[in-house]
Amino acid sequence: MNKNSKIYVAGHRGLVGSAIVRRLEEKGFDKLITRSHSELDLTDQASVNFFFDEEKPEYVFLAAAKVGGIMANSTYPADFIYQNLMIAANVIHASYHNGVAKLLNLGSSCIYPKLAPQPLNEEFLLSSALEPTNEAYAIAKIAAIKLCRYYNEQFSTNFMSVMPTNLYGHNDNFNLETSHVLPALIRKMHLGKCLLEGKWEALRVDLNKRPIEGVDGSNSEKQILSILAKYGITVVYPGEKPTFADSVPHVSITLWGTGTPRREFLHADDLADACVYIMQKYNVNEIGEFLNIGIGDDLTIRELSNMVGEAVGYKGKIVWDDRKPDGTPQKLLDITKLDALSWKAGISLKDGIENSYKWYLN
Ligand SMILES: NC(=O)C1=CN([C@@H]2O[C@H](COP(=O)(O)OP(=O)(O)OC[C@H]3O[C@@H](n4cnc5c(N)ncnc54)[C@H](OP(=O)(O)O)[C@@H]3O)[C@@H](O)[C@H]2O)C=CC1
Ligand SMILES: C[C@H]1O[C@H](OP(=O)(O)OP(=O)(O)OC[C@H]2O[C@@H](n3cnc4c(=O)[nH]c(N)nc43)[C@H](O)[C@@H]2O)[C@@H](O)[C@@H](O)C1=O
Repeated sequence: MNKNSKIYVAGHRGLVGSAIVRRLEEKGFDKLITRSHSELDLTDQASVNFFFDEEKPEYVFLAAAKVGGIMANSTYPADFIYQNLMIAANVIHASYHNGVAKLLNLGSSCIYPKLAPQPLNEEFLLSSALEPTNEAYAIAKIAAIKLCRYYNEQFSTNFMSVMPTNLYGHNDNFNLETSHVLPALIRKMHLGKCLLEGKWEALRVDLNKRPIEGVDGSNSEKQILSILAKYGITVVYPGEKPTFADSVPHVSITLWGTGTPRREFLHADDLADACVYIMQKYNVNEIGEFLNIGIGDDLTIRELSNMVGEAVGYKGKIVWDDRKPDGTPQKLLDITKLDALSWKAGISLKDGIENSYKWYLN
């Protein structure tokens, strides 16, 4: 891949795709091809074929997908399996049909069995049952890995697959119903902090930028508080029931599950650096069927909530709703193969959370 290569980044507006575009531009690759979802629906095969025939990209980063957290995955399984199967099948087949030199397919650590040994080695794929809350999504991701593998075997294509761990960073999804845990913690704690400190102006600015269920900064305090309560962000003012001894607002935010599952978090900018590095330096015969990309350690969701609370400055209460699913108990990736490629993550979780909160506020 050189500076004159035509490079298509599918999903360029998303958390991962936008980070890959930033990294490619930083490294001087300027013949980038991008299409938004509204410009090109990748589940539509005819449109995808027409686009590839027209643009003839030489390199493809496949970072477009229907993505969401544990609640979204368990609520809309048909959307997750159908849309991700179609995106993968259309883009991978069109890449083969148009002679794309190299494709990098983004999978996810959710492809591994629920109770596989930790850390998760690439060999553990399909070794036992998947995590039910995201089985649909995982099967679509596994199918994409196998599409790349069998096109490589039958047609000698060079289609590589990478399996990142949980990601976070700029352009993340902060929708409290469909997001992953880290952006949800940032948002819930930020809104809780505004309530605790009586900063209604800041709260209204937040809601104008990211309305919740149609409620934005122009709504009344009463309307805003009733929506926030629906998402487990509640406040009790002095004099209201239940009464508290001191005369300050009491804020609590509800988080899902027990807080005991462990997760590994990699900043999207690190992932993007790894993706561009691998695309530049390696081919599928050197990385095998797929490659884990992680940071090498994990923490409990409870510990994560403490870290985000520190970064945001949230001093209110946290309530755990164990009626909500925990999902996989742990999914720490084995990054032995990645280490052998001499790539290492550079952004610590502490620094990454701080810079993600700064981005969230700007
Ligand atoms: N976020 C995470 O924690 C992790 C993500 N990954 C993987 O990384 C990849 C990217 O995820 P992420 O960046 O987080 O997701 P995002 O939702 O942030 O970005 C996905 C992008 O794909 C686009 N897209 C979705 N459906 C279509 C479609 N039918 N046609 C065209 N474009 C479409 C979206 O556009 P629009 O929003 O307009 O629909 C969006 O720009 C995925 O393959 C995911 O599995 C892997 C591990 C962890
Ligand atoms: C990347 C990976 O991500 C997904 O799997 P996940 O890691 O289980 O997803 P998650 O980030 O949504 O949850 C992680 C943990 O956090 C807990 N949790 C607490 N409170 C909130 C909360 O407020 N929101 C969310 N989303 N989770 C919460 C939640 O209960 C769970 O125990 C796959 O769907 C799939 O997308 C995939 O590949």
